[in-house]
Amino acid sequence: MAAAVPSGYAPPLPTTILNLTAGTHFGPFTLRLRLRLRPHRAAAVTAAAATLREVCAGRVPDHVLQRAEEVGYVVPTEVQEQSLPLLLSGQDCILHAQTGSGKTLAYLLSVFSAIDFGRSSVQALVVVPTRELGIQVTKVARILAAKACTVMALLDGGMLKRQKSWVKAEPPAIIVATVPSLCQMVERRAFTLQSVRVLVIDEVDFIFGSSKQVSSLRKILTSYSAASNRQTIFASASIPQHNRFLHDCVQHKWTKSDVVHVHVNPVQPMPAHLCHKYVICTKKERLHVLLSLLESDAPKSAIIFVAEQSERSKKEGNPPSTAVVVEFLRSSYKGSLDVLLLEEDMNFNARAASFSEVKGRGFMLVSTDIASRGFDLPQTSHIYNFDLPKTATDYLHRAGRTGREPFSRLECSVTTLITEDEHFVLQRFQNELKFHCVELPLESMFTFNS
Ligand SMILES: Nc1ncnc2c1ncn2[C@@H]1O[C@H](COP(=O)(O)OP(=O)(O)OP(=O)(O)O)[C@@H](O)[C@H]1O
Repeated sequence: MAAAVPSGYAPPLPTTILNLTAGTHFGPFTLRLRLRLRPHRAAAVTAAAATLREVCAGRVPDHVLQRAEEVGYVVPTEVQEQSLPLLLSGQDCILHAQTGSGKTLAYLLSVFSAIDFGRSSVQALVVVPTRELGIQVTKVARILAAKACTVMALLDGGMLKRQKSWVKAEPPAIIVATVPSLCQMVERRAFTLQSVRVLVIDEVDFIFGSSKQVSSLRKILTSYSAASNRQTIFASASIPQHNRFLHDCVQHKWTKSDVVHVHVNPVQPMPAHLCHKYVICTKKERLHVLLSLLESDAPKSAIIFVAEQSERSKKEGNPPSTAVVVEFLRSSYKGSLDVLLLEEDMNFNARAASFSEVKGRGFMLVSTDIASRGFDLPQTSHIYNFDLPKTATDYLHRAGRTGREPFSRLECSVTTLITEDEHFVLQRFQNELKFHCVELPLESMFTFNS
């Protein structure tokens, strides 16, 4: 999973602003620290960049750092460089940084710095919105842990009975869980969260925004454990109204009052090395335009995002658009990539099979937004929005599935298919996320195809 860092690595160009906002012990919001670095100052900081080992010295066990180096985590990314000194001192933190910026390693190193490897109890909990993200985080945590502690994934309702007895017999030090699985386990008294020293909520805006998960998340944050007894870390590439969120964290006691907001690249939420394009076509033309794009782009690996089927369309007995796209590509696409499907309605095993198939070889994954959060498949060179995302945040997370190798500046592309009427929506996303999208003329598609 880790992208190896080339030996002649030159540090990436710096962002211009380091934005730390903190409450104080005198009162949550009596003083705010807002630190702005001018470009030349930021460059100086990055040029003198320490290694990951130096940043973590004395806080993260040596065997964990050694594993990190072995898999290629040698130089910290910007979010790691900025957040690790705070995280490793036990500070509650909101990690707010671009997609693919390395937030996972930042919070996992904090987890490893806090746990007692000799103790048999659940000491750290990472809460994720989807099983796929859970599988990924578990994998990185297990790589770093080697055999020094147990990492358990609670992601599948069907497995919980068996896992309940495992947790009781031999409590894992780290649990990675989806919200429903975690709550089921706690409610069945498999374990309590009293001994948890670090609680991480990944993709926090997504979980808070999900009507199915929000009340359970609130219980995890306040009823099952107390902020005063643990370090709380929230992570996401998008935290809408982050000042309001910061206020809520203190007000609702989700965190301690001195929680810090580490906001990397606030001016440019979208990774700079993505190339954005769009094609205006009718709904009927879309499948052929997609095929034409795939033929001309020849992606290394691609994700094609398709809208979830509406309840109305289900009732009318229509096939979901995902199935239509998969079927079309399987019969018309002549390239070498495997066409795979991933969507919510698939059962756990089918989803896990699709997910493991995309690892390690060229793929063309047709998926709903389920694959837009946290999915880390660094070989993904192209993203296609077969349907326009609903919001700018959805666009950001879909686009962020490509360009994920932190120190690579290879241009990766995001192409959106829109109708004439949807043009203004895409323009709104560009204004909000501050990126530029280039139009590909429809005629060029059909010239290529013929
Ligand atoms: N210090 C590092 N050196 C090299 N590669 C790294 C480093 N840190 C993280 N990576 C790699 O960068 C990629 C992106 O990291 P990660 O999945 O943590 O991003 P993220 O910030 O959580 O993104 P998202 O918001 O999309 O979930 C991964 O493939 C990871 O292995």
